[in-house]
Amino acid sequence: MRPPMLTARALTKHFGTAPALDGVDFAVGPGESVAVTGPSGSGKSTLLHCLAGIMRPDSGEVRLFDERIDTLSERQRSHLRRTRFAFLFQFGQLLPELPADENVALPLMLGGTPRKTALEPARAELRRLGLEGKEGRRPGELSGGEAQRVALARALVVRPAVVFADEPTGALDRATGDQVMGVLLDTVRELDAALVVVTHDPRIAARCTRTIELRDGRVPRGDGRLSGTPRTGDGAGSGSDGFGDEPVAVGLRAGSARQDAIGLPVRSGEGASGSGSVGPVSPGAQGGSVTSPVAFAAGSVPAGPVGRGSDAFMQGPGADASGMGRNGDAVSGAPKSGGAVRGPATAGPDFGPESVVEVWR
Ligand SMILES: Nc1ncnc2c1ncn2[C@@H]1O[C@H](COP(=O)(O)OP(=O)(O)OP(=O)(O)O)[C@@H](O)[C@H]1O
Repeated sequence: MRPPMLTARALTKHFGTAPALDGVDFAVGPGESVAVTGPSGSGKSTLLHCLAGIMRPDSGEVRLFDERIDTLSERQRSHLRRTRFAFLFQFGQLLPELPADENVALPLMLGGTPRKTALEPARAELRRLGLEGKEGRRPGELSGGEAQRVALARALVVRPAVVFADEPTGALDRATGDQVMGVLLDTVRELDAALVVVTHDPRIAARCTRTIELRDGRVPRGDGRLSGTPRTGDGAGSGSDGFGDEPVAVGLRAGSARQDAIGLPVRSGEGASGSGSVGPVSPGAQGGSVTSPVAFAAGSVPAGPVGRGSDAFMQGPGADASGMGRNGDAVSGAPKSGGAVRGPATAGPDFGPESVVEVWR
């Protein structure tokens, strides 16, 4: 039996008096894909945030392999998210001002890889996902399916241990969604990574190795332990060894889309509904600097009010204050195709040098 990669034990999280998570255990192993389902408000997002190191649980623990991650500092968790985790949302994760290859290379550049070096694996990943020839296109010049494959390439380029996906095909037509999901499942297996996918689509759940249903922060059966149902779909097989009978919980959703997607730090105001402003990004400037799209800004934790779906993740800076704005992110700047990408100087106290990134061409 292979040891699980990501585990959680007895997670609880309260917002006020009501428990959003009420004693949740979780385990997901290499090559395994777990669908997390459940009604609105059942705790899926909260669980995701705790598993992904975005939010600290009130009690319980989360481990990646043997390492306890819920007790890491904000900066350590940010680094972890950027290097070991990947996030895929329904939409809103690509930076509209950057071409596809730079969007994909971004996590590597944020990790310190020079742009030219980072573009090589980024372009290779795009080719692998059937996007050869589209490297120079910006998100607005791509179809929905293509854009989602770019987002997938960006998620995978860091070779993550765990991919968190929140309704990753929710904005796509059925055929395109099936294709994207197939690529996602295949890649997770190839990488021997783990996939946690929140979905309301039973077809997607059926393709995962197992499905978890949350209700009121718990799994209906069992004393707060989430039990997975092994599947025989696409995701079955490679990851099912050793986990079929174990309690499993999974969560998901993504908080503040883009900064989470590339593992930027989030403030400790977990779950705050965020009141920051999202300023419009003035389009058109060439060769100037981008003062940070949210992705670089790293605002407070996503999320908000639970119950909000992936539609909270907006397409672009300033797209809709109801999305990014509630994360407390300030967005300003100008698109470019050259120049600097610079993070904000306004980050909270937990932001150090890694929240300020400059990528010079
Ligand atoms: N920041 C917050 N402040 C107050 N309550 C919160 C906050 N975040 C979550 N909650 C509450 O915690 C519970 C679980 O929310 P969560 O977002 O995890 O559910 P969900 O299953 O993801 O819902 P949905 O499918 O609608 O997105 C809900 O009752 C929600 O109202």
